[in-house]
Amino acid sequence: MTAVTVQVPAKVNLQLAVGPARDDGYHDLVNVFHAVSLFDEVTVMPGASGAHPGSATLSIDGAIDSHTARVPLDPTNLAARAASLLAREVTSAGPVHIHLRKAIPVAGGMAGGSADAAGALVACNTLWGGRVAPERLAEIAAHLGSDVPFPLLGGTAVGTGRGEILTPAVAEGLFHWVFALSEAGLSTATVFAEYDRLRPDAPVPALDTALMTALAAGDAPALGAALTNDLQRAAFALRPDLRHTIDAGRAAGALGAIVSGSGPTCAFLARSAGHAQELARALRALPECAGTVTAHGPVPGATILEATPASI
Ligand SMILES: C[C@@](CO)(OP(=O)(O)O)[C@H](O)COP(=O)(O)OP(=O)(O)OC[C@H]1O[C@@H](n2ccc(N)nc2=O)[C@H](O)[C@@H]1O
Ligand SMILES: Nc1ncnc2c1ncn2[C@@H]1O[C@H](COP(=O)(O)OP(=O)(O)O)[C@@H](O)[C@H]1O
Repeated sequence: MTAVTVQVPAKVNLQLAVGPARDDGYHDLVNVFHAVSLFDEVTVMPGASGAHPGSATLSIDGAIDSHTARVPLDPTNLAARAASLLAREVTSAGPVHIHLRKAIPVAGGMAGGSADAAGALVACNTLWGGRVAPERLAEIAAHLGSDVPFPLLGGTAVGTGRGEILTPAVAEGLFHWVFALSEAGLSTATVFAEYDRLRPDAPVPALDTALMTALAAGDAPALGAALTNDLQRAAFALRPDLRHTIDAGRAAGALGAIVSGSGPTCAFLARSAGHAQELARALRALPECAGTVTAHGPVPGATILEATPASI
């Protein structure tokens, strides 16, 4: 096998309930993840011979622009860290080259880096003989970041703990989304710190049963009404223009409007694929909107697209 390509989805958080800061600096969450049809592709292939097993060189698809310039092409890249962590458990591991094809906004609250890490775990495991079980891959994913286990699974799932303990959720049908993108990113740690400042008295997070009922029934208007994000106020405090984006999407007829995770991407639930296109047009006219993406969810998690044999 010379190259393995894995497709990995972005996420939006349908409910993000955030408890008080824990002693380890993280926050307990009730985090309803929903995978949407906006995908990065991660390709891994054997790297330079003689390099350390699990060490990675990186490249990124297309020209470097303001978006991709923020992706580190060095060992701090989450995909490279994933390869290195997995290699410790696989005797047949070697050095790799990782090529990223990014569609998920960088530092946008849609877990693109986490998706790439999940993709690299699946791709490297396949390249190295597929010996690590899915349960162990999920444990390694949780070491890499709170959001990394979810893109392995995909669909819709409830995350507890710091978001890494996943329980699949029942969701009927497809939901149609528009995402309004921002030129600048937001740091997840900064948004959580702002949340602590605004909510020193945060309650223990609890799952919203109305949201779960709407999901199970495929009821988009009820789901739209039930979307909540405890980090939204903190994101608004750091980026006041996002409040305008959310209000404009609601005024344009979105069933629900929410900052995605720690932001700054804003997510809007539409009635149909056609309605999503209409909403996207209205949002693109906003001065603070750097572009829109339409997508549907739920979609599957990390999926192998191609595994090329060594010689044909
Ligand atoms: C907020 C969420 C919602 O899904 O994602 P984004 O919107 O950023 O994509 C996640 O909780 C982000 O998960 P992830 O990006 O993997 O975060 P990690 O690497 O684990 O942690 C980065 C930093 O975020 C804060 N953090 C993260 C998760 C958590 N439960 N409590 C926290 O306080 C901590 O300050 C931590 O140092
Ligand atoms: N493969 C990757 N893709 C994107 N960003 C990455 C990656 N690896 C590391 N990073 C770093 O992680 C930060 C957060 O990235 P990302 O996962 O896109 O955002 P978010 O946590 O808001 O969902 C980026 O600013 C970047 O410096």
